[in-house]
Amino acid sequence: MGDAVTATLRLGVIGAGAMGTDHVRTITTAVPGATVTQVHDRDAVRANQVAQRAGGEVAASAEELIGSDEVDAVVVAAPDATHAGLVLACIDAEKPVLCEKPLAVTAQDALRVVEAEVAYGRRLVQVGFMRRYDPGYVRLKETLAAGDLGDVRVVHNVHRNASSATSATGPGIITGSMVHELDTVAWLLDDQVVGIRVESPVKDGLPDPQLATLEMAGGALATVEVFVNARYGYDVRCEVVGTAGTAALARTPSVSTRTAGVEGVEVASDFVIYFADAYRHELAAWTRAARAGGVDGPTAWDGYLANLVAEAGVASLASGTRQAVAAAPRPTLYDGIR
Ligand SMILES: NC(=O)C1=CN([C@@H]2O[C@H](COP(=O)(O)OP(=O)(O)OC[C@H]3O[C@@H](n4cnc5c(N)ncnc54)[C@H](O)[C@@H]3O)[C@@H](O)[C@H]2O)C=CC1
Ligand SMILES: O=C1[C@@H](O)[C@H](O)[C@@H](O)[C@H](O)[C@H]1O
Repeated sequence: MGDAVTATLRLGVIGAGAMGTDHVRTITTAVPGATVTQVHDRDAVRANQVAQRAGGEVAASAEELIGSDEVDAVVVAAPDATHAGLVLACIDAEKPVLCEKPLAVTAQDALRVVEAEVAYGRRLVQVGFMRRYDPGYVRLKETLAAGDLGDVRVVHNVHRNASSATSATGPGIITGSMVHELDTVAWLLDDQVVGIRVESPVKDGLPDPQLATLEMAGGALATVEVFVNARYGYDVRCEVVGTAGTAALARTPSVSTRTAGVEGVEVASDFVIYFADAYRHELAAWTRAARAGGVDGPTAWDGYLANLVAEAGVASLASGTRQAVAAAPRPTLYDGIR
């Protein structure tokens, strides 16, 4: 694709489950300059439903979709284990790709993506760390950048889901859920995780909730509680503690009810509702950049770093010990991007 802004970006979407369906809905209803031309899912019925709703066609395979002349750029929303391979295929086809988090399941696979992009010589990959587009997190980062909190010492994070799939695993909670905070804390503080410890009070069965302590290169500490079967709803919190004050995400706008002698505020049921604005801003920014021939937002390098910390977290959960995190040298392709 050249530097000129293309009329309409023709998108191929791989994976038509919860996230793929929601992304297609967002693209077709709220993202200017993009249209979904092809959908692929291993489940042809789902692919067909989503393609029909978007006015696009079903692609028989991911390879066919990525190579199609009808597709300028690709959204990957298939399961985690497919991500690295699909992103490598997009780089091979020289097409921009927005890949849902995590970039890969292992740091080694994420590094393969980084190496392929570096060999190509230009960014094509954006990782779906959509919290960087959430108005609350953006405001929090602006508050830190303004310096009003003094030196940041601690970041507290809470990440709760109402329920997880029955197939959820201890490592999967780190690689699939905690990975958001592993990226967010590094992005907020413009710093890197150098050590991690993950524990769970549940020793028999699914280790849920989990509590992580992150050590940042700059000396700050972060806590992350992830609880994927918290039952009561979807809840994400973040408070930054500095030497001159604190700043925290405020509750999303809601309604407070008073009935039968009880005052209550509703809690979102899931991420699709809680982060709707973040997904919309993410898709819009990615589309804008791709139409202009570029890529914006979280890089493959960010994806690799998050995978690396997650991998150390998985080792910590298994061993009960603190794990050091040592990244490969950062390629110059990613210099100056935050
Ligand atoms: N950024 C965020 O907040 C969120 C990100 N995600 C990520 O999005 C991805 C999808 O998650 P969900 O939609 O929740 O899962 P899901 O299970 O609802 O949907 C996955 C879809 O992929 C299809 N699929 C499975 N293997 C495939 C293959 N080899 N090729 C093509 N399609 C295949 C399945 O048939 C299913 O329709 C995951 O990587 C997940 O980590 C999920 C939820 C929120
Ligand atoms: O990425 C997501 C899911 O894959 C994950 O399973 C959830 O725990 C997160 O809250 C959600 O944002």
